[in-house]
Amino acid sequence: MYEDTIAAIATPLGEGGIGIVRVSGPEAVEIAKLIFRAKNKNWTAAGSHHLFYGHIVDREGVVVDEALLSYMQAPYTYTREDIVEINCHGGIVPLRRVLELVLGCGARLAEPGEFSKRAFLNGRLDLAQAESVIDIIRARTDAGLKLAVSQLRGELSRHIFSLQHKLLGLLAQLEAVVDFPEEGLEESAAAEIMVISKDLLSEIEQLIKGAETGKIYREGISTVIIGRPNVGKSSLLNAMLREDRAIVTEIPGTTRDIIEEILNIRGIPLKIIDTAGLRETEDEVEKIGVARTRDSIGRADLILLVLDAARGLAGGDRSIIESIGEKKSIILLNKVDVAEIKIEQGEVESLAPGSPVLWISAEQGTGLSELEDTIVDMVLGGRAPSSDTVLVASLRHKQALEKAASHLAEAINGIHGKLPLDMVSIDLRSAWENLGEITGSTSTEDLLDRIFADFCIGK
Ligand SMILES: Nc1nc2c(c(=O)[nH]1)N(C=O)[C@@H](CNc1ccc(C(=O)N[C@@H](CCC(=O)O)C(=O)O)cc1)CN2
Ligand SMILES: Nc1nc2c(ncn2[C@@H]2O[C@H](COP(=O)(O)OP(=O)(O)OP(=O)(O)O)[C@@H](O)[C@H]2O)c(=O)[nH]1
Ligand SMILES: [Mg+2]
Repeated sequence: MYEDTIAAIATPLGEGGIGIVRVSGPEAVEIAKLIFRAKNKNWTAAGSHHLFYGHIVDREGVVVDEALLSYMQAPYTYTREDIVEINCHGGIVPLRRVLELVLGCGARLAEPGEFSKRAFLNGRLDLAQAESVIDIIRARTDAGLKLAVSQLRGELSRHIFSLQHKLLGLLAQLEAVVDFPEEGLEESAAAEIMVISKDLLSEIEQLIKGAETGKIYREGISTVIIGRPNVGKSSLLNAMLREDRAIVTEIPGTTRDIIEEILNIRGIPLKIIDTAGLRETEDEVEKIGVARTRDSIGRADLILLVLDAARGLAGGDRSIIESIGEKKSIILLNKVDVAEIKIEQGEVESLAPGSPVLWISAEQGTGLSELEDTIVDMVLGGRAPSSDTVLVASLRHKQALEKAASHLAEAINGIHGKLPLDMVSIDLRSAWENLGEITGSTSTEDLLDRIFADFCIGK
């Protein structure tokens, strides 16, 4: 347990109905007694997890705000320490005043993520669970939220613990063989260890494979709409958003700067960017816009390349098609509603082999649902996760799994090459440690600092 008591405003700074100042540590109750005047003077006697009405007062006894105070007694709290939460009115001034009073009574301002860090260090959450808290806060779709909540509830951790448990079993088996070397035993033990190691490796590889999908639900995918001026890029953005976000006119060069929005496509957060039409231009402003378009193409996970079916393929279109290179892209033949179609699907397909080509009308909304299907197919590769698979969503977890997989592969090679079994066990032990980095059973202080520093204040 820690000596010091930490405090922070746990709600966003702005105008809100209620705002919360959170206090955790051995002095939390003493501090609250100094600044909270309750009707029931003996409020701590009511016991843990109760809510009290009263006023926050300053040193002179002047009322600062009317408040509700929740009292949660260690060890059955979020941090496993005494916690007091002051629910005052949700404005910047009352919240800051209350926080100042709390700090004036001896609490220290909490660092970002410090409440959750204490929850981890005091053993209420493992590291993967603690990390999921920030993913819950930052979730952009229901599917992303569901994934993070399942991680908070220990779904991933249980899977990792079971892998670690199996590894420990292997290590024990190896040790027995090394300690009591009898004729023939080594051979049969090696064969058995081989089988189990291969199983474990394939389980870990399964998790690594799923990490692609997990990342998509957690972070979303970055999509950029490109094409020549006037082909209907901004119209497409508006149609996908179902709102008039970007300016649409018949004048080529309408969009000058990039416009960014977030869209929810079947649970996948799609960060979508409308860009300035690509063309050679002397206009200084437009030139910068075109440069920004090229920049965002470089950063995109997926490209929606729009062509104007009413005008037919131009030289400009061909060079844009060339410029997408190996990037995942979908080609959209827009304005399918016009009387005379001047574009040929076959020709486009031969210019961009491998990219799906779809007919749409951004103006009338035709083909949009097919477009959404195609996007989901392309990013998930047809592997939409079933609800009971454990998904790894963070890069840190994926990297730890990759390290574990490579040590396990080393161990398997070692057995194959008839290396001494105590050498093999070194690799197995490393794999066990790598897995432990995920749940935090084998993590370093430095790693913890990095993880929690990324959290918000008050969490
Ligand atoms: N006001 C408020 N709302 C909040 C939180 C909070 O800390 N304060 N949370 C926090 O981020 C989340 C809820 N998570 C919580 C997790 C554990 C405990 C807790 O007191 N756990 C005890 C006892 C539970 C029980 O009564 O069984 C424990 O685990 O021992 C409270 C909140 C979201 N909403
Ligand atoms: N008939 C028809 N017209 C469309 C369609 N989509 C867009 N347009 C028209 O095409 C013109 C250009 O549309 P925008 O969405 O501004 O095109 P843009 O590609 O964003 O153009 P820039 O921003 O200049 O690069 C407008 O007059 C739109 O009304 C469509 O599906 N059918
Ligand atoms: Mg535009």
